Amino acid sequence: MIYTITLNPSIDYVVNVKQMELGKLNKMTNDLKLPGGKGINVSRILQELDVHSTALGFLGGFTGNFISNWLQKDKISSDFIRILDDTRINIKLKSNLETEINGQGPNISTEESDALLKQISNISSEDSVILSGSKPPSLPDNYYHLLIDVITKSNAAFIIDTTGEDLKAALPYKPLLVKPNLEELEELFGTKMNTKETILQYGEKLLELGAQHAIVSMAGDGAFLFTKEGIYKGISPKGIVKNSVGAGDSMIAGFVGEYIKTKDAERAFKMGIASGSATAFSDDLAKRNDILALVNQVEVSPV
Ligand SMILES: Nc1ncnc2c1ncn2[C@@H]1O[C@H](COP(=O)(O)OP(=O)(O)O)[C@@H](O)[C@H]1O
Ligand SMILES: O=P(O)(O)OC[C@H]1O[C@](O)(COP(=O)(O)O)[C@@H](O)[C@@H]1O
Repeated sequence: MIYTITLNPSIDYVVNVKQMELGKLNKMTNDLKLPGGKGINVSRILQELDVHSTALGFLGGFTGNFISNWLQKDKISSDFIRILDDTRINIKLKSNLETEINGQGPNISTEESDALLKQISNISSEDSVILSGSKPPSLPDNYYHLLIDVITKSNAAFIIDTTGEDLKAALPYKPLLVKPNLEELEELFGTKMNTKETILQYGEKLLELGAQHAIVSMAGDGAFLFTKEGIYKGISPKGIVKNSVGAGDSMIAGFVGEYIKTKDAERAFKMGIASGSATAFSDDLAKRNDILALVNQVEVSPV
Protein backbone atom coordinates (compact mmCIF):
# COMPACT_ATOMS: atom_id res chain seq x y z
CA MET A 1 0.00 0.00 0.00
CA ILE A 2 1.12 3.56 -0.65
CA TYR A 3 0.30 6.04 2.10
CA THR A 4 0.54 9.79 1.63
CA ILE A 5 0.87 11.88 4.76
CA THR A 6 -0.19 15.54 4.68
CA LEU A 7 0.46 17.19 8.03
CA ASN A 8 -0.89 20.52 6.82
CA PRO A 9 -3.67 20.11 4.23
CA SER A 10 -5.41 23.16 2.81
CA ILE A 11 -8.26 24.32 0.71
CA ASP A 12 -6.49 26.03 -2.18
CA TYR A 13 -8.63 29.05 -2.99
CA VAL A 14 -7.61 29.97 -6.56
CA VAL A 15 -8.67 33.52 -7.34
CA ASN A 16 -8.39 35.16 -10.76
CA VAL A 17 -8.17 38.97 -10.90
CA LYS A 18 -7.47 40.74 -14.22
CA GLN A 19 -5.06 43.40 -12.99
CA MET A 20 -4.43 43.26 -9.25
CA GLU A 21 -4.24 46.68 -7.59
CA LEU A 22 -3.07 46.68 -3.98
CA GLY A 23 -5.03 48.96 -1.66
CA LYS A 24 -8.06 49.05 -4.05
CA LEU A 25 -11.25 47.00 -4.44
CA ASN A 26 -10.45 44.20 -6.91
CA LYS A 27 -13.15 42.01 -8.46
CA MET A 28 -12.56 38.33 -9.19
CA THR A 29 -13.14 37.22 -12.74
CA ASN A 30 -13.59 33.69 -11.40
CA ASP A 31 -12.55 31.53 -8.48
CA LEU A 32 -12.06 27.88 -7.64
CA LYS A 33 -11.88 25.97 -4.35
CA LEU A 34 -9.71 22.87 -4.51
CA PRO A 35 -8.52 20.32 -1.96
CA GLY A 36 -4.83 20.99 -1.40
CA GLY A 37 -1.80 20.10 0.60
CA LYS A 38 1.06 18.22 -0.95
CA GLY A 39 0.27 14.61 0.02
CA ILE A 40 -3.39 15.02 -0.92
CA ASN A 41 -2.32 16.26 -4.34
CA VAL A 42 -0.04 13.21 -4.67
CA SER A 43 -2.94 10.87 -3.81
CA ARG A 44 -5.18 12.61 -6.36
CA ILE A 45 -2.63 12.16 -9.17
CA LEU A 46 -1.86 8.56 -8.16
CA GLN A 47 -5.59 7.88 -8.53
CA GLU A 48 -5.48 9.32 -12.07
CA LEU A 49 -2.63 6.90 -12.79
CA ASP A 50 -4.64 3.96 -11.43
CA VAL A 51 -2.34 3.57 -8.43
CA HIS A 52 -4.19 3.06 -5.18
CA SER A 53 -3.11 5.07 -2.14
CA THR A 54 -4.52 6.02 1.24
CA ALA A 55 -4.26 9.66 2.28
CA LEU A 56 -3.37 10.26 5.94
CA GLY A 57 -2.70 13.33 8.07
CA PHE A 58 -4.81 15.83 10.01
CA LEU A 59 -8.15 17.34 8.97
CA GLY A 60 -10.55 19.51 10.95
CA GLY A 61 -13.59 21.77 10.78
CA PHE A 62 -15.69 22.76 7.76
CA THR A 63 -12.56 23.07 5.63
CA GLY A 64 -11.51 19.56 6.58
CA ASN A 65 -14.99 18.29 5.66
CA PHE A 66 -14.70 19.92 2.23
CA ILE A 67 -11.49 17.96 1.60
CA SER A 68 -12.71 14.61 2.92
CA ASN A 69 -15.95 14.91 0.92
CA TRP A 70 -13.97 15.65 -2.24
CA LEU A 71 -11.72 12.64 -1.72
CA GLN A 72 -14.72 10.43 -1.04
CA LYS A 73 -16.44 11.67 -4.20
CA ASP A 74 -13.28 10.79 -6.18
CA LYS A 75 -13.08 7.36 -4.47
CA ILE A 76 -9.67 8.11 -2.96
CA SER A 77 -9.15 6.20 0.31
CA SER A 78 -8.33 8.33 3.29
CA ASP A 79 -8.05 7.87 7.03
CA PHE A 80 -7.27 11.30 8.49
CA ILE A 81 -6.94 12.03 12.21
CA ARG A 82 -9.80 14.45 12.95
CA ILE A 83 -8.63 17.56 14.80
CA LEU A 84 -10.63 20.20 16.68
CA ASP A 85 -9.22 23.21 14.83
CA ASP A 86 -10.01 24.13 11.19
CA THR A 87 -7.78 23.03 8.32
CA ARG A 88 -6.21 26.14 6.70
CA ILE A 89 -7.20 27.96 3.49
CA ASN A 90 -4.35 28.95 1.13
CA ILE A 91 -4.90 31.75 -1.36
CA LYS A 92 -3.53 31.35 -4.88
CA LEU A 93 -3.93 34.71 -6.62
CA LYS A 94 -3.65 34.62 -10.40
CA SER A 95 -3.26 38.08 -11.91
CA ASN A 96 -0.49 39.81 -13.84
CA LEU A 97 1.73 37.82 -11.43
CA GLU A 98 1.08 34.54 -9.53
CA THR A 99 0.96 35.27 -5.79
CA GLU A 100 0.46 32.69 -3.04
CA ILE A 101 -0.59 33.34 0.56
CA ASN A 102 -0.36 30.14 2.60
CA GLY A 103 -1.74 29.76 6.12
CA GLN A 104 0.41 28.57 9.03
CA GLY A 105 -1.95 25.71 9.76
CA PRO A 106 -4.23 24.70 12.63
CA ASN A 107 -3.51 23.89 16.23
CA ILE A 108 -2.84 20.18 16.70
CA SER A 109 -2.99 18.79 20.23
CA THR A 110 -0.60 16.21 21.64
CA GLU A 111 -3.36 13.56 21.61
CA GLU A 112 -4.01 14.29 17.93
CA SER A 113 -0.34 14.19 16.94
CA ASP A 114 0.25 10.99 18.94
CA ALA A 115 -2.74 9.39 17.18
CA LEU A 116 -1.04 9.67 13.77
CA LEU A 117 2.20 8.15 15.10
CA LYS A 118 0.19 5.27 16.53
CA GLN A 119 -1.74 4.83 13.28
CA ILE A 120 1.39 4.50 11.15
CA SER A 121 3.05 2.07 13.52
CA ASN A 122 0.89 -0.56 11.75
CA ILE A 123 2.65 -0.25 8.37
CA SER A 124 4.84 -3.04 7.00
CA SER A 125 7.93 -3.45 4.81
CA GLU A 126 5.61 -3.89 1.80
CA ASP A 127 4.35 -0.31 2.20
CA SER A 128 5.66 3.02 0.93
CA VAL A 129 4.99 6.32 2.66
CA ILE A 130 5.09 9.72 0.98
CA LEU A 131 5.65 12.54 3.47
CA SER A 132 4.79 15.88 1.94
CA GLY A 133 4.66 19.54 2.79
CA SER A 134 5.04 21.89 5.71
CA LYS A 135 4.01 21.09 9.27
CA PRO A 136 1.75 23.32 11.33
CA PRO A 137 3.83 25.22 13.93
CA SER A 138 1.93 23.56 16.77
CA LEU A 139 3.51 20.17 15.96
CA PRO A 140 6.80 19.36 17.73
CA ASP A 141 9.87 20.52 15.76
CA ASN A 142 11.07 16.93 15.44
CA TYR A 143 7.69 15.54 14.27
CA TYR A 144 8.96 14.48 10.83
CA HIS A 145 11.81 12.74 12.57
CA LEU A 146 9.35 10.88 14.81
CA LEU A 147 7.40 9.73 11.74
CA ILE A 148 10.55 8.63 9.89
CA ASP A 149 11.64 6.69 12.94
CA VAL A 150 8.39 4.69 12.95
CA ILE A 151 8.49 4.17 9.16
CA THR A 152 12.10 3.01 9.00
CA LYS A 153 11.63 0.67 11.98
CA SER A 154 8.91 -1.02 9.90
CA ASN A 155 11.37 -1.24 6.95
CA ALA A 156 8.89 0.60 4.74
CA ALA A 157 10.22 2.83 1.94
CA PHE A 158 9.64 6.55 2.29
CA ILE A 159 9.71 9.59 0.05
CA ILE A 160 9.97 13.05 1.55
CA ASP A 161 9.02 16.36 -0.05
CA THR A 162 9.70 19.10 2.41
CA THR A 163 12.29 21.83 2.90
CA GLY A 164 15.14 23.03 5.10
CA GLU A 165 16.20 21.20 8.23
CA ASP A 166 13.42 18.58 8.00
CA LEU A 167 14.68 17.57 4.56
CA LYS A 168 18.35 17.58 5.59
CA ALA A 169 17.64 15.48 8.69
CA ALA A 170 15.71 12.90 6.60
CA LEU A 171 18.55 12.18 4.13
CA PRO A 172 20.60 9.77 6.28
CA TYR A 173 17.48 7.55 6.56
CA LYS A 174 17.80 6.81 2.82
CA PRO A 175 14.56 8.16 1.32
CA LEU A 176 13.63 6.50 -1.97
CA LEU A 177 13.17 9.98 -3.45
CA VAL A 178 13.58 13.64 -2.54
CA LYS A 179 12.46 16.40 -4.93
CA PRO A 180 13.53 19.89 -4.03
CA ASN A 181 12.91 22.56 -6.66
CA LEU A 182 15.93 24.69 -7.49
CA GLU A 183 15.04 27.38 -4.93
CA GLU A 184 14.65 24.75 -2.21
CA LEU A 185 18.00 23.18 -3.15
CA GLU A 186 19.65 26.61 -2.88
CA GLU A 187 18.02 27.18 0.49
CA LEU A 188 19.06 23.73 1.69
CA PHE A 189 22.75 24.33 0.98
CA GLY A 190 22.69 28.10 1.58
CA THR A 191 24.16 28.98 -1.82
CA LYS A 192 22.98 30.42 -5.17
CA MET A 193 23.25 27.94 -8.05
CA ASN A 194 23.59 29.90 -11.26
CA THR A 195 25.28 27.27 -13.42
CA LYS A 196 24.42 23.74 -14.48
CA GLU A 197 27.67 22.52 -12.86
CA THR A 198 26.67 23.84 -9.44
CA ILE A 199 23.19 22.32 -9.70
CA LEU A 200 24.75 18.95 -10.60
CA GLN A 201 27.26 19.24 -7.75
CA TYR A 202 24.59 19.88 -5.11
CA GLY A 203 22.13 17.42 -6.64
CA GLU A 204 24.76 14.70 -6.28
CA LYS A 205 25.30 15.78 -2.71
CA LEU A 206 21.70 14.72 -1.98
CA LEU A 207 22.73 11.16 -2.91
CA GLU A 208 25.98 11.38 -0.92
CA LEU A 209 23.93 12.41 2.10
CA GLY A 210 21.71 9.34 1.71
CA ALA A 211 18.88 9.81 -0.82
CA GLN A 212 18.43 6.86 -3.20
CA HIS A 213 17.05 9.10 -5.97
CA ALA A 214 16.85 12.87 -6.17
CA ILE A 215 15.02 15.12 -8.61
CA VAL A 216 15.81 18.81 -8.81
CA SER A 217 12.86 20.41 -10.57
CA MET A 218 13.00 23.71 -12.40
CA ALA A 219 9.41 24.39 -13.53
CA GLY A 220 9.31 25.12 -17.31
CA ASP A 221 13.07 24.46 -17.54
CA GLY A 222 12.60 20.75 -16.77
CA ALA A 223 14.46 18.79 -14.13
CA PHE A 224 17.53 16.72 -13.31
CA LEU A 225 17.32 13.17 -11.99
CA PHE A 226 20.18 11.85 -9.84
CA THR A 227 20.55 8.07 -9.44
CA LYS A 228 23.39 5.73 -8.44
CA GLU A 229 23.68 4.81 -12.15
CA GLY A 230 23.90 8.36 -13.49
CA ILE A 231 22.40 11.80 -13.91
CA TYR A 232 19.63 12.56 -16.42
CA LYS A 233 18.21 15.81 -17.76
CA GLY A 234 14.51 15.95 -18.56
CA ILE A 235 12.99 18.61 -20.78
CA SER A 236 9.47 19.82 -19.93
CA PRO A 237 6.96 19.82 -22.78
CA LYS A 238 5.82 23.29 -23.87
CA GLY A 239 2.24 24.42 -23.32
CA ILE A 240 0.04 27.15 -21.92
CA VAL A 241 0.47 27.39 -18.18
CA LYS A 242 -2.90 27.70 -16.43
CA ASN A 243 -2.12 26.91 -12.78
CA SER A 244 1.22 25.49 -11.70
CA VAL A 245 0.07 24.86 -8.11
CA GLY A 246 0.59 21.15 -7.47
CA ALA A 247 3.04 20.62 -10.36
CA GLY A 248 5.73 19.39 -7.96
CA ASP A 249 3.30 17.07 -6.17
CA SER A 250 2.15 15.69 -9.52
CA MET A 251 5.76 15.04 -10.46
CA ILE A 252 6.30 13.03 -7.28
CA ALA A 253 3.12 11.03 -7.90
CA GLY A 254 4.13 10.33 -11.51
CA PHE A 255 7.60 9.18 -10.47
CA VAL A 256 6.54 7.04 -7.52
CA GLY A 257 3.54 5.48 -9.29
CA GLU A 258 5.72 4.36 -12.20
CA TYR A 259 8.77 3.41 -10.12
CA ILE A 260 6.77 1.17 -7.84
CA LYS A 261 5.41 -0.67 -10.88
CA THR A 262 8.61 -0.92 -12.97
CA LYS A 263 11.63 -0.08 -10.73
CA ASP A 264 12.86 1.89 -13.78
CA ALA A 265 13.97 5.33 -12.56
CA GLU A 266 14.40 6.83 -16.05
CA ARG A 267 10.89 5.80 -17.08
CA ALA A 268 9.52 7.01 -13.76
CA PHE A 269 11.26 10.37 -14.31
CA LYS A 270 9.49 10.73 -17.68
CA MET A 271 6.13 10.04 -16.05
CA GLY A 272 7.02 12.54 -13.31
CA ILE A 273 7.74 15.31 -15.81
CA ALA A 274 4.62 14.53 -17.85
CA SER A 275 2.47 14.63 -14.70
CA GLY A 276 4.03 17.91 -13.48
CA SER A 277 3.64 19.61 -16.85
CA ALA A 278 0.10 18.29 -17.40
CA THR A 279 -0.87 19.86 -14.07
CA ALA A 280 0.80 23.17 -14.96
CA PHE A 281 -1.30 23.20 -18.15
CA SER A 282 -4.59 22.55 -16.23
CA ASP A 283 -6.79 24.69 -13.93
CA ASP A 284 -6.96 21.90 -11.35
CA LEU A 285 -4.54 18.97 -11.09
CA ALA A 286 -4.00 17.00 -14.31
CA LYS A 287 -6.33 14.29 -15.55
CA ARG A 288 -5.09 10.88 -16.68
CA ASN A 289 -5.50 11.59 -20.42
CA ASP A 290 -3.58 14.89 -20.18
CA ILE A 291 -0.66 13.06 -18.56
CA LEU A 292 -0.64 10.19 -21.05
CA ALA A 293 -0.83 12.65 -23.96
CA LEU A 294 2.37 14.34 -22.76
CA VAL A 295 4.50 11.38 -21.73
CA ASN A 296 5.84 10.67 -25.22
CA GLN A 297 6.80 14.32 -25.65
CA VAL A 298 9.14 14.27 -22.66
CA GLU A 299 12.80 14.02 -23.62
CA VAL A 300 15.16 12.46 -21.09
CA SER A 301 18.88 12.03 -21.75
CA PRO A 302 21.98 11.22 -19.71
CA VAL A 303 24.04 14.28 -18.68
N1 LIG B 1 5.70 26.28 -16.70
C1 LIG B 1 5.83 24.96 -16.85
N2 LIG B 1 5.89 24.42 -18.10
C2 LIG B 1 6.06 23.09 -18.27
N3 LIG B 1 6.20 22.22 -17.25
C3 LIG B 1 6.14 22.70 -15.98
C4 LIG B 1 5.94 24.09 -15.72
N4 LIG B 1 5.93 24.27 -14.38
C5 LIG B 1 6.11 23.05 -13.83
N5 LIG B 1 6.25 22.10 -14.78
C6 LIG B 1 6.52 20.67 -14.61
O1 LIG B 1 6.34 20.29 -13.25
C7 LIG B 1 7.59 19.92 -12.66
C8 LIG B 1 7.65 20.43 -11.23
O2 LIG B 1 7.46 21.82 -11.22
P1 LIG B 1 8.24 22.80 -10.23
O3 LIG B 1 7.60 24.15 -10.37
O4 LIG B 1 9.70 22.71 -10.49
O5 LIG B 1 7.96 22.12 -8.80
P2 LIG B 1 7.34 22.75 -7.44
O6 LIG B 1 5.85 22.87 -7.71
O7 LIG B 1 7.67 21.74 -6.41
O8 LIG B 1 8.01 24.08 -7.23
C9 LIG B 1 8.68 20.52 -13.57
O9 LIG B 1 9.88 19.80 -13.53
C10 LIG B 1 7.98 20.39 -14.95
O10 LIG B 1 8.08 19.07 -15.44
O1 LIG C 1 2.65 22.26 2.76
P1 LIG C 1 3.12 23.58 2.21
O2 LIG C 1 4.59 23.59 1.92
O3 LIG C 1 2.69 24.73 3.08
O4 LIG C 1 2.44 23.79 0.80
C1 LIG C 1 1.07 23.66 0.61
C2 LIG C 1 0.68 24.08 -0.75
O5 LIG C 1 1.42 23.30 -1.65
C3 LIG C 1 0.58 22.69 -2.60
O6 LIG C 1 0.43 21.36 -2.17
C4 LIG C 1 1.17 22.81 -3.97
O7 LIG C 1 2.51 22.35 -3.95
P2 LIG C 1 3.44 22.36 -5.23
O8 LIG C 1 3.00 23.50 -6.11
O9 LIG C 1 4.83 22.52 -4.66
O10 LIG C 1 3.26 21.03 -5.87
C5 LIG C 1 -0.75 23.40 -2.50
O11 LIG C 1 -1.80 22.53 -2.81
C6 LIG C 1 -0.77 23.87 -1.07
O12 LIG C 1 -1.47 25.06 -0.96
